[in-house]
Amino acid sequence: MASKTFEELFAELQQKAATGDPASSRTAQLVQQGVHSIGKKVVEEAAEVWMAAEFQSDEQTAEEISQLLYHLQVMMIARGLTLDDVYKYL
Ligand SMILES: N=c1c2ncn([C@@H]3O[C@H](COP(=O)(O)OP(=O)(O)OP(=O)(O)O)[C@@H](O)[C@H]3O)c2ncn1[C@@H]1O[C@H](COP(=O)(O)O)[C@@H](O)[C@H]1O
Repeated sequence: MASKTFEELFAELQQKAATGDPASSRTAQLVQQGVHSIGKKVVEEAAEVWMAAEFQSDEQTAEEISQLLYHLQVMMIARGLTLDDVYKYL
């Protein structure tokens, strides 16, 4: 069972980016660091998804995918993009 949906996570991260403390919020910290740092995490997590899918369990692959989705959402927020900005291309 999902603990939160993609949309719920995005709303939470928008709030964290706007008012969160970088000392306690990973999201606030990443947004403060900017798109260069976030971009490196996106690439790192994408590689981990690939490796997990080839060599690890379904559970580990799902976890890596969740971390990639998290960092993609952080990148969207750092660039001021909304979910609709992305959904219009789906
Ligand atoms: N879903 C996530 C999430 N997924 C991944 N991560 C971050 O991504 C990291 C995973 O990347 P790695 O395995 O590379 O871990 P790491 O090596 O320690 O990362 P680095 O410090 O090297 O960058 C985790 O340690 C978290 O810092 C997340 N951080 C936060 N969330 C959720 O985002 C919401 C807001 O979180 P905060 O902003 O921290 O309050 C909460 O609901 C959290 O559950």
